[in-house]
Amino acid sequence: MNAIELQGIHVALNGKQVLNDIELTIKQGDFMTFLGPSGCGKTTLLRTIAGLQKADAGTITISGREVANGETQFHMEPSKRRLSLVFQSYALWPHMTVYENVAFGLQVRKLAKAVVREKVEAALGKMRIAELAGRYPSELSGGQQQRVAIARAIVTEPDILLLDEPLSNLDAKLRVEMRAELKRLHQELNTTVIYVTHDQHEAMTLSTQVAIFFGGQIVQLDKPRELYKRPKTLQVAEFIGSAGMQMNRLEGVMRTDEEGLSWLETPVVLIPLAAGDNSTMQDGQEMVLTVRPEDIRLYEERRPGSIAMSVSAVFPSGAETLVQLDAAGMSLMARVIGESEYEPGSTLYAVLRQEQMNAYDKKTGIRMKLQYAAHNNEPGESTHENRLSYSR
Ligand SMILES: Nc1ncnc2c1ncn2[C@@H]1O[C@H](COP(=O)(O)OP(=O)(O)OP(=O)(O)O)[C@@H](O)[C@H]1O
Repeated sequence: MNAIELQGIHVALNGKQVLNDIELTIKQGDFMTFLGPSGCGKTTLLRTIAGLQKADAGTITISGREVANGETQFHMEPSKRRLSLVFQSYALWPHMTVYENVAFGLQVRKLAKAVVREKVEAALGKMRIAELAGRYPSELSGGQQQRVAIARAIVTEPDILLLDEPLSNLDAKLRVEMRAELKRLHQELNTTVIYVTHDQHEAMTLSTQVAIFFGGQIVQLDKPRELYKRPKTLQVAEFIGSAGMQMNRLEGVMRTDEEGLSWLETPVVLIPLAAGDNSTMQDGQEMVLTVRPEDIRLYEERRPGSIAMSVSAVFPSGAETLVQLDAAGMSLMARVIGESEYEPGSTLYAVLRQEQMNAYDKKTGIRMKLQYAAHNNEPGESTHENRLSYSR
């Protein structure tokens, strides 16, 4: 059974359309992340699922039960939806100890004292904070408070755990630590999680599925790896490519020669396309090619299909080195494993792995399906295939 189904969800706030026709299915056990820039509607959708916000149109089904229906104005109250919500601010009761904070949700359900104790101890154990039971929130660090907030959310054994930017108030070290904790917790509990963030790294490392939001709509729903490798639009590619996950962008034009062969032409490289394919593209069509730094191979000697580039800067960072290269006024960033001896000013030969590149129509930003004439530019491959791709 699906954990959550959203159909045709529309929400307007103060006359402004904030969510627009959201369709989404979340499977039981998924770690679903809502990712997108600030103000794109992630929190509003989370609040709508939780029942804190009414949908103007559409239906929400949780574990097979309809909990909201815009048409019939049905709106099940949040406490009956069998879900728990953890906010960015931990919202702990300051006058209660950790134990009392976590126990509160069970006590209002009038569970027997012994049962409450057993459940609270189990939740504190899962969050590895059993020894903090007697402390007050003011005596805890930010990370510890967040653990208490999550313990309070899981103690009621909800079907679904909703987390709204839960790590954003923590410092970088704690964030990494809590990220690992959340991953462990998800695997241990096998609860369905919906997680809101605008941090790409968090989304990539935690999720089984990611929904990318822009302007109140979901523009791509995918596994993290697919999202990283095949962004559907230039906007998604650029969003995923920001924040340290660099992505190279090459502007180009589609060309067809007298023999009917097609090419993508950029200032630094010509990429041959298989004849008969790419029929939707036209001669002169403006394209944007994207390639990740790790999909650029560097050699000290010319190779078939390589581009001669000069090293403009080298950024060592321990496990890897980023090498910035220039040719014909275009700059590319390549990533090499480990340390490198490359010197600024020297010439290197870059091979772009074509099968890992994406091409977008510059006007619409939509990804184009390309079939490359030379599919493999790996070193050591047949020069016959590679000879088609060359630097200018
Ligand atoms: N009560 C409200 N009245 C009017 N507009 C609102 C209200 N709450 C939110 N909005 C607007 O709705 C849009 C979506 O807000 P929402 O908080 O869902 O975005 P978000 O993607 O979660 O952003 P963030 O990452 O900054 O939290 C924003 O443009 C916001 O200004």
